[in-house]
Amino acid sequence: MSLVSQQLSYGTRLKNVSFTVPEGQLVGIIGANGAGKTTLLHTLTGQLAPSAGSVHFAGVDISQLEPLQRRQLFGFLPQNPSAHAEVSVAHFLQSGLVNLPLKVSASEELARVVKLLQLENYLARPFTQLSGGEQRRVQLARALLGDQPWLVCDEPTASLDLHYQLHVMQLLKSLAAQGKTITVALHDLSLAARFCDQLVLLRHGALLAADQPAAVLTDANLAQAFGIKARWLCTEQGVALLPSLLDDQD
Ligand SMILES: Nc1ncnc2c1ncn2[C@@H]1O[C@H](COP(=O)(O)OP(=O)(O)OP(=O)(O)O)[C@@H](O)[C@H]1O
Repeated sequence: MSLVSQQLSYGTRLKNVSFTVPEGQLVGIIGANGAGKTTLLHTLTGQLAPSAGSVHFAGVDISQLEPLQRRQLFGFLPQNPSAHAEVSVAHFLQSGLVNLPLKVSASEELARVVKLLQLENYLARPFTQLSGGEQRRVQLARALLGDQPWLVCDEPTASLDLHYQLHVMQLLKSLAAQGKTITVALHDLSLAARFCDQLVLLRHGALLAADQPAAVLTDANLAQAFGIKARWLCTEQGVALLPSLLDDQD
């Protein structure tokens, strides 16, 4: 099984983006603001109809799937989910179970995602009264309901503190190791370098590079895509990037 994007375009916002993701990989979509990360995730998943090209998951053309079939193929965490009414976290999660064929009972599935995102103490609280980071964890838990083979997340670590940034990235990495294919838009290049198997780097809607992190985060690509230079910290825990603006003298 693999995710294959061939010559994928969406108007002028995405231009001939092609890459392949083997099953069970955590793939980071990176690029500057406006580079096309969200557009790519929406086009990959069939939420935007491409103006050219195609996307295949496990050999199936995404454009041929009915909405219900797509729902059963992937979980999706949007960048800016719409505001929710004053429902409890438990109710909000339960509403995410609609149209999902479950391998276990609904209550077991809810308990699984609650445990994964450590939400046990939030279930009775109104969703809208949670902090931004708490809401993000609940939204990710909802995207994980159904345990579909493909998970698509638009900036899952946005609003999260350092503890939960690492918790979420480790969780995504472990889910990928269990066989889930995961595509995730990220701004934090240190997290992307440390946790992702592959990176897809976009610039002005076009593909600049798609490869393992060390091959993508080169000096030339960082300068071209982000207007930055970087020094690298390499430790036993992994790598981290110390960025500075191109014209800084440090
Ligand atoms: N609904 C829209 N109509 C027209 N242009 C849009 C629309 N949404 C986004 N764009 C434009 O498409 C381009 C890509 O936007 P996109 O949201 O995919 O970028 P992104 O890489 O996800 O950015 P960010 O890091 O800021 O979230 C941008 O130039 C943006 O202004």
